[in-house]
Order: sequence, then structure tokens, then C-alpha cells
Amino acid sequence: MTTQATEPHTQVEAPAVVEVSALVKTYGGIRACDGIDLTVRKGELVGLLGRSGSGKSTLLRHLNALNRPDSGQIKVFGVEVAAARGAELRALRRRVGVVFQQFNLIGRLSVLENVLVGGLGRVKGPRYGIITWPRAERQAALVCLDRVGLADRAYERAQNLSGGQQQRVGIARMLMQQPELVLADEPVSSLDPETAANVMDVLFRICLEDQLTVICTLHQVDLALGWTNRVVALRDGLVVLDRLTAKLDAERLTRIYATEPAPSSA
Ligand SMILES: Nc1ncnc2c1ncn2[C@@H]1O[C@H](COP(=O)(O)OP(=O)(O)OP(=O)(O)O)[C@@H](O)[C@H]1O
Repeated sequence: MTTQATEPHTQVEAPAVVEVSALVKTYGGIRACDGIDLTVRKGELVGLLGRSGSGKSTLLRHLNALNRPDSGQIKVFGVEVAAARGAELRALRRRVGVVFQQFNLIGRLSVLENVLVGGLGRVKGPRYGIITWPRAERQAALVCLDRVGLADRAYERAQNLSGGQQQRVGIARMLMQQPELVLADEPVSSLDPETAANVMDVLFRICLEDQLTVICTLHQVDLALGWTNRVVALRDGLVVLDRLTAKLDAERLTRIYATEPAPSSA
């Protein structure tokens, strides 16, 4: 029996971007996802919370086919992810931007080249050096850097930037891809609280401006309350809470991390 607690959210009229139903994924005897149902609509900013090992990353990885389900159905933009192959899968992945916990920049390359990588899906052939990228792509990359406040660092090596700055470059690279859905897996967990708040502000402000749909795994309750408009909490591979952020408070959210039974829908 599930303890799933769902309720209508703000964007009921908006089209579904992510539709997960009865998702099960096991590793040996571990049920990382134990029958997850979740629909996320265009423009929602979803915080995915839950204790370590509750299945957040496993769920996220199913959405761009990095994981294959044991059973259940996953649709992203109406495409059955597990069945997508070849050109269909590449087209789907181009619409899904990812922000990684560890930034995943190429440290010896310039900041600008790292951002340009985000546009690789639409630029054919290998690129060696900034000058070999089309001028329009370079200009677009500079605009993305400007939006995260780093245009003046474009020609520095990425490895010379601080952690918070590197994550802003990661956000600019994601923007360069021109995605419609953004998956962010603990994007600020390696940053100090002030820097984390700053990076969350950059990420969510831009996604809101561009009307992108976001699913962001987080451990920090205050950040979820401050930036998301919906919180989904997992426990033992199941959705145990699904609420508009405006209807939540820190105490209730913190209970997700308690060792006591999962929060009820009340
Ligand atoms: N590739 C894998 N091989 C074996 N077990 C895995 C694998 N990926 C995840 N698991 C297991 O599945 C469960 C869920 O892991 P997952 O990484 O999805 O949790 P999480 O909620 O994202 O945790 P965290 O907050 O620590 O990142 C855990 O018990 C984990 O050990």
C-alpha cells in the first residue's frame, strides 16, 4: 500500500511534460523505485526531496533514459522513454538539460568552450578551439554566460573558477542547449549555504523567465521552500508527499528526513 499524498497543483491546464506511472527499478534486492507515479506539467518548478537512498537520482535518471525500468511507464514530452532509440532518443535528450552536482566541466578548457558544448546537439563535426565554432554559437554562449553573471570570465580556464562560479557555468551550458525540461541532481550540495542560495537563485530565476520545467533533487528544506513551487518527497522508492510549496512549512518538510513513519497526507 502506498502512502502517496497528491493534490492538484497550480498548472493543471498546462500540458504534461513528465508522466511516470508505476515505475519499478530494483538493484539486487533493493527496490530503488517501488511503484512511482508522478506527473509534472510545463512550467512547474519541482523540488524532489527525500533521505539519501530514497530513489531520487534513480527516478531522475529514468527521465533521460540513463536508467531502464524493470516495469512501469515513463513518458517525457509524450515519448515513451524506455522504448526510444537512435534519432528519437537523441531528439528527446536535446530537449532535456541536465545540471550536475559536480558541475562536470572540462577544467582545462575555457569557460566559453564549456558553454559551447551545450550546443553540440545542433552543431555538426568536431570542434578544436573557440574560433572553429560558428559565430552565432559563440554569441549565444556569451549571452548564456551573461545571464549567469559570468560574461567577463569567458576566456578563463574553467578550473580557475570557484565552485559556485563553475556551477553557474554548468547552468549556462544547460541554457545553451535550449532545453524545455531541466533535471538538476543536487546542484548545490557541494556549495556553502550562501553560494548555494545564490546558485539556486540564478538557476530558478532563469528557468522561471524562460518558462522551463524543472525537477531538482535537493536535501536543503529551506532551498526547496524558497525556490520551488511544488515539492515531491520520496521514501523507500515511493512518493510519500506531493504538495504545493506554498502549503508547506519547514517543520513538515523536515519530517521527511526523520526516522519516524513517512508524513501522511493530512
Ligand atoms: N547503479 C546502482 N547499483 C546498485 N544500487 C544502486 C544503483 N543506483 C542506485 N542504487 C541503490 O538504489 C537506492 C536509491 O539510490 P538513489 O541514488 O536513487 O537515492 P537518492 O535518493 O538519490 O540518494 P542521495 O540523496 O544519497 O543521492 C539506494 O539504495 C542505492 O544504493
